[in-house]
Amino acid sequence: MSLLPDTLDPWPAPFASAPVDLVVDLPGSKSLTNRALILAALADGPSVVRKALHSRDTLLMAGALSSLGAEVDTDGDDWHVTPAPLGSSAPTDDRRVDCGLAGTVMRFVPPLAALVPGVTAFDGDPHMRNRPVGEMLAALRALGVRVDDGGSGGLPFAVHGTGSVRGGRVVLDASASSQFISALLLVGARFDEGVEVVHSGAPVPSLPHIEMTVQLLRHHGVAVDDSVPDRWAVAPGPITARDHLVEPDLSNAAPFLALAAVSGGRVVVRDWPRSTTQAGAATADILGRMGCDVALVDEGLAVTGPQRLRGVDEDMHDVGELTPAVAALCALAESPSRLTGIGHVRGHETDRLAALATEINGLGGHVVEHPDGLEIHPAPLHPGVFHTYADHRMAHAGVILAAAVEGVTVENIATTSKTFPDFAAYWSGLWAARV
Ligand SMILES: O=C(O)C1=C[C@@H](OP(=O)(O)O)[C@@H](O)[C@H](O)C1
Ligand SMILES: C=C(OP(=O)(O)O)C(=O)O
Repeated sequence: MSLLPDTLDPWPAPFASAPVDLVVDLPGSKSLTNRALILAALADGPSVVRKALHSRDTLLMAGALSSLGAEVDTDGDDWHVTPAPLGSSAPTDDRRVDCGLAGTVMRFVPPLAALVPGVTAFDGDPHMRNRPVGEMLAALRALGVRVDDGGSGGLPFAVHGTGSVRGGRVVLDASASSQFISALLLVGARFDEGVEVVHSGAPVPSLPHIEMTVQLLRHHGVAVDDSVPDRWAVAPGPITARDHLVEPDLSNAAPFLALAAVSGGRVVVRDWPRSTTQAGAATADILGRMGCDVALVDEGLAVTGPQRLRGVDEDMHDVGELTPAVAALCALAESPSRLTGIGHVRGHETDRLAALATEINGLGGHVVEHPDGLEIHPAPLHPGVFHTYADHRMAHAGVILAAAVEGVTVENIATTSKTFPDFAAYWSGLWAARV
């Protein structure tokens, strides 16, 4: 087995010929790091984001905030941030923000750019132009911000910052992404009237991520009223500078815990938080329902795989980002599964429902795609190439299948760098040599 990182494409991801027994340390959460950075850039003094995730999405966020005048020192694990000079800086019109494929950059940064005088142009990877943002741009306009998108409702667009934003009440449809709401809440305290965001439409996905936003705002002394469903109000005022200690990324824990599930082995993820707003925590419950033994132990979360995995019937609306890893596990289960409530993941890094159905079926699987989910039936899988569509979590699905089915290779494993530094080297170095 090659321990080469991602230099081979497709990558010969390791096959687990025997049960694994591992303890893993995982890098920090993307969602927590990027929220902490935004709040640090808006705060009333310098602060430190400890154990920050060092990955493409977080470096793009640091780059965006730097171009808006904040200072973000990304050397080492603890990132020191000096806030952006909101409202007071001399206008410049040549600022560019590269969103890459990071939803958090495309959605969280524009409201902040509105508070910095001058024009900020946003663009990203080719696929980023397909990801939804139009409702959020319309909401910004309703709050008093000028945004030019050439009528496209997406990237590329330009935000014309004047140094202040009126704010107030806005109604929007956030059924495509919870990030529309998080974006307005994260910055809303710095709007003249604060912000009151009302959702109107099909249910908002990924609610734990909005809870994460609210919790972090309160940590910074911001008053948030979330007492009424589908309505969030942020009072105007300062954002107090506070340091953060970033939790491990529990969504990125999914492939590691899945390794225990598919090999019948044991994996412990260190420093699993006892309480968290991360959606990835749900992996533990789902694995339990699939027949794994799951326990919080002194070191972290321990998962022991069963002889055979059971299929599950899961509403994944709150935890859509876990869909690829869970779908891969379902394709290896002995009974059928249904994953529902995830039409919105068609707007993620790729159309994840279409991509999963195509790739799992390409390996001999039996996946039926529905508008808002997947039906996955047991079927023997065979060797082949699993394509990732530049989606880090498709790569996670690929390595899970490769661990269970000898001869599966994963195309563009390097795409994992979106949220995990050197994933391939870590994944193979950790266990391939031992089984
Ligand atoms: O706010 C965040 O950090 C995220 C919110 C969710 O987005 P959607 O609501 O678009 O699913 C999630 O899937 C994404 O990985 C991260
Ligand atoms: C949907 C995801 O990312 P983003 O923050 O780019 O929306 C994800 O990481 O699964």
